Amino acid sequence: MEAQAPTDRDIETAVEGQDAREHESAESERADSDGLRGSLSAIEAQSASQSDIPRRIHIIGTGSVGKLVAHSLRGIANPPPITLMLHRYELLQAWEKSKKQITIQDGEHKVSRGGFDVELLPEVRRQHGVELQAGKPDVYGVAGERMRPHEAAKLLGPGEKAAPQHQPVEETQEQFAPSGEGEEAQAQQPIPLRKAYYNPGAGQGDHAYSTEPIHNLIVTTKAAYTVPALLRIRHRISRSTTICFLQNGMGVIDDVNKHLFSREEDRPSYVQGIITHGVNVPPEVAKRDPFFAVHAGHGTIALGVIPREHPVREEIEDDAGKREIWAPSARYLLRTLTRTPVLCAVGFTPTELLQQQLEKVAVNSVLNPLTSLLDARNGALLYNFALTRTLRLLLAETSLVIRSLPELQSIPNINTRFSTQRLESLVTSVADKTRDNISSMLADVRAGRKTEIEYINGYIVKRGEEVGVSCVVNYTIMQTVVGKAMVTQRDVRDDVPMERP
Ligand SMILES: CC(C)(CO)[C@@H](O)C(=O)[O-]
Repeated sequence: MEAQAPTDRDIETAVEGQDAREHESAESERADSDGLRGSLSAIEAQSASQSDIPRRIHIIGTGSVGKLVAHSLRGIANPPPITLMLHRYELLQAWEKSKKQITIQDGEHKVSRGGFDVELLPEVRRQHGVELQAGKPDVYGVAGERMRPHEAAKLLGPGEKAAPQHQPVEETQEQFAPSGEGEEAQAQQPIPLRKAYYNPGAGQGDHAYSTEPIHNLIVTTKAAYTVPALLRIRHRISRSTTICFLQNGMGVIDDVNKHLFSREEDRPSYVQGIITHGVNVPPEVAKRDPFFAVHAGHGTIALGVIPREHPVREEIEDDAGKREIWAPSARYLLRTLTRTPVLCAVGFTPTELLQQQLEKVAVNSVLNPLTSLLDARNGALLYNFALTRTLRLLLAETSLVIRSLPELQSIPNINTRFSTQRLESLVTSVADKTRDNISSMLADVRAGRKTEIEYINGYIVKRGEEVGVSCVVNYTIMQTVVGKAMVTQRDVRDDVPMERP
């Protein structure tokens, strides 16, 4: 299934020919499909080649999954143009200094691929739920001794629904006016700027900021960082954009809707993915080459388009009745991911995908927190009766919540598929297959990063509240992991880095 390793010459040729091919292939596909599309049935139209949409795919999150997806997409025939969205200036610097390639190691083989574009995300400052406008002081600076930070936040910003901080720079930008001048004087003296974004980090890598609209976006950040990451590019996302989420946990789309797209009719389309590939970055290599990852376990990606109430294009009606057509960008993303052999991506109906997500959340709700709290590999949960008792208590609660969910009530076999016994056998089988792995949550805890616990056990607790099941075991486990993460965060912060002799 692995793509052939290209030579250096292949890579150079790929980069040179990228723009020309992008244009040519779009033109020829357009000619082919325009003629055909009219004669297709509804179901054929969903999967037919689509050419009237931009092919560029943006990837936000350059962790191990982001690198694997970007690398795999550049390995297919007629690859789409890919933009890596870097969240830190240091990462941009590292990219500029590097060979501008992503390297994936699979067994003994290392394959490097180039031809990527990069962008630096504009910085968005968010304090106490308020997005701070560029040039505005900080909540803590204003609060001082006489005011509490959340009171200062009210003075400084319009609150949760703040306008995007990084307005596209047109002709003028107040922040660049010499200090000491009043607003009027500034308005009379426009200061021309090139098409970039002003950001408080001023000047650093600003050539890498972009204002271009984003049509196809793949999000591979950790669940907990999704809203802050998307806030930085909110102004480039529209109704015709499709966002594909490839993350652990559930409930992220609810958060994105709440914080970024509260009006249904303004929302982009969403594709939800469940990824089972094992990818990691050995800590000793992470600093030396941030664009390297090891594809340790070959898995799959299950994908499903989330139905929307306001379809991007008109619904169609045929012999089989009325049905929604996916947004062109959703169809394009799905087609592109599923034609990438290394990813083994397959499309599912929303109902099937939901059930697969719930199974994964149930498995993760045991493996992730227990391995984090025990600081042990996944296999440690096997053949240990004390831990089996704990996991049974957790799963009994989770099973009850899932079986009570209103969206599953019309689906047959739910009680068997999500029984405590079946969930336990899933957990045991995953723990066995991945017995030598360090779970993603344990890796986060050890590194002093925020964990995804609120989107795993936290999701079960939240859904439990909705259906009247009080999830005390999940809640306790969640709070203990949050506490454990805080303890290690403090240790990491206070750590004095020392070179080993
Ligand atoms: C299944 C799993 C726990 C295996 O390590 C994985 O989903 C993870 O690490 O989060």
